Amino acid sequence: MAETSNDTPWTVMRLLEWTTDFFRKKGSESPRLDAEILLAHARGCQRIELYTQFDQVPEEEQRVAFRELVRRRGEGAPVAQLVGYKEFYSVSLRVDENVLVPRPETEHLVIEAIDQIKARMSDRDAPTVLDVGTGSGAIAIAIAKSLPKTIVTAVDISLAALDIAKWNTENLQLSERITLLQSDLFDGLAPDQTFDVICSNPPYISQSEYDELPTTVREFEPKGALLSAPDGTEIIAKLLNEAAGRLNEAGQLIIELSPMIAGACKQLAEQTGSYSEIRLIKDLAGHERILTMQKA
Ligand SMILES: C[S@@+](CC[C@H](N)C(=O)[O-])C[C@H]1O[C@@H](n2cnc3c(N)ncnc32)[C@H](O)[C@@H]1O
Repeated sequence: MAETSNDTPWTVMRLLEWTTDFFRKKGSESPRLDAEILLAHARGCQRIELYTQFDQVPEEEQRVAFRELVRRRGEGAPVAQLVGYKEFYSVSLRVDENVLVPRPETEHLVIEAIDQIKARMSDRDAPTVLDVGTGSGAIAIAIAKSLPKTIVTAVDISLAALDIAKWNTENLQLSERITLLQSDLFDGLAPDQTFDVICSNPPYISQSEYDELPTTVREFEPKGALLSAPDGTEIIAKLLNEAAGRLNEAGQLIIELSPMIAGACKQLAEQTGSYSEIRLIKDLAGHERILTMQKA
């Protein structure tokens, strides 16, 4: 997109082709998609609309904005942070540098939670759900939106993350059904508060895995959302030990984890002696991604 090139106009098509190539060389896993999302953002249109605009030449103001976005993406900034939102489970969530960008893998956890609530709790007036480490509010919001009878509590240790979760719950008119609370795991809850379902996508990256993460994750997403040092299992172990005391009878615990530690975490769950029906569930790529169990 250098301004020194020949007289060929910088149409939408040409901008997309140049930028896709640039992002590919920079190591993006989705160079064309990144280019389209950023150009649509700079033009203030939907991505799909670009397909009817290939021959148009964006105004100078739009090209300046696009160039800046491309520069920052080239330095590793996640696309979701650059445009300020991420689609997750059919909702658009605000994100910034204080929250993990919600991942497609986490939609599996949401699906599992919804399935379990529908299958086991259809007789309840208002099933109670706790989301531990809510970040942007992704899991809490997806469940509350899909199951209007649920009453959801969402906690996070990070106040900055809770600010984003608050914005998202208000924006989606869910603040009356989702209570947000700063808490180190369960410490901030009332001593006698228990739930039918506890969900969590906790930090589970080991120190060695963290050191190998791509720049776009390591330098731009919050370390406290990713790292559980040294082994990746530490926070999950604590969660497993404490969650049983926070579950109602036959309550369900559903945890997202890395396939690298799936076996170890299943063993930890078994060792607590507090759970039955301990199962690992694979994601679409065939990786063990979700650990689920019932309070014994
Ligand atoms: C992997 S992110 C998940 C965010 C969001 N639930 C999602 O799936 O997109 C983990 C979150 O847990 C929070 N967290 C880390 N340690 C915690 C703790 N001890 N207690 C509560 N939350 C914690 C982080 O601040 C971060 O928001």
